[in-house]
Amino acid sequence: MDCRSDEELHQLVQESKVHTLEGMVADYIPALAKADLGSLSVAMAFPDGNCYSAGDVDKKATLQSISKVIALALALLDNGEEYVFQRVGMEPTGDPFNSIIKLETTKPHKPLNPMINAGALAVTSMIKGDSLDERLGRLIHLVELITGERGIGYNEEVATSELETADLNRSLAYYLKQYEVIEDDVETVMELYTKQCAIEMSSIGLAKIGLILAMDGKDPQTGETILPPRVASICKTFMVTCGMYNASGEFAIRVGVPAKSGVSGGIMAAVPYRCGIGIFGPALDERGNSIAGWDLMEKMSKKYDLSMF
Ligand SMILES: NC(=O)CC[C@H](N)C(=O)O
Repeated sequence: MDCRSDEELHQLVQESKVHTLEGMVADYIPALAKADLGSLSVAMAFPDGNCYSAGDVDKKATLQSISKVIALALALLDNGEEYVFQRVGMEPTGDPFNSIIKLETTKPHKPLNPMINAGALAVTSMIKGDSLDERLGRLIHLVELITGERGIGYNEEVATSELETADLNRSLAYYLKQYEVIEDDVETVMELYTKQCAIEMSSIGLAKIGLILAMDGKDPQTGETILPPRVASICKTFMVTCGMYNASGEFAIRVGVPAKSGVSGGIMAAVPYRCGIGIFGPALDERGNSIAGWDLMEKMSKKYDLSMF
């Protein structure tokens, strides 16, 4: 049985909320440290147009790593599969999302997948446009098409805070430039990437992204193809194998749906042909996933029998 009311989700949020106390907000991006540790929200969007939600759903938060999925979709549309996968691999790493180690030990020196920071920086550098503003504008426009929301923007404070402190990501980008995986100017890539990560929305927006991916790129309300099915399929596959960082295997066993997390505490999940799920809960576990969000996903998976495995 699918969820049929906000009240059902409210119950689950109340149960999972206790776990926020066991987590920590991300503070390596100083502006993210201001997030409310105890906050938790969830939304479920269904193909019939129903959307149920609970918790602090009006609060917006930044996408962070969830943006990597949309950037990948746009890079695939702009350049085609062959070009993208010549420069970025398809394998999980088992390492933290910002690790540099496999860049050196893997030959050729290309990032193992587009969901780790190294791979995402390479993918962002492939987004086409004549200026940084045009490239960011194209990405935001795609986010608007997918969520069906107008007026999507990015949080300038979070973007600037990350740009000023992102020396680890900067070093990944320079490493990739050395090996010609990135052709762009590194500072341009950094600026585009940090703005991309700072795109803001509510958990309802996240659920709508999940729904479009769940429906193979088609808007179930209008019948419009927003992403080609192949692009949606590649995105969902990476979400299963690498979407929850180095906890993706455990998440597949415990929850069993394609999902992508971000250090703002977001989780965006696509349950094939059933629904999209969006969660924001900024308290993170040691691997960088929303601690209460993960618990909530486990509870929802059991209650609504969501696992695809
Ligand atoms: N895991 C994440 O959400 C990482 C995104 C963040 N902007 C970073 O690059 O560090």
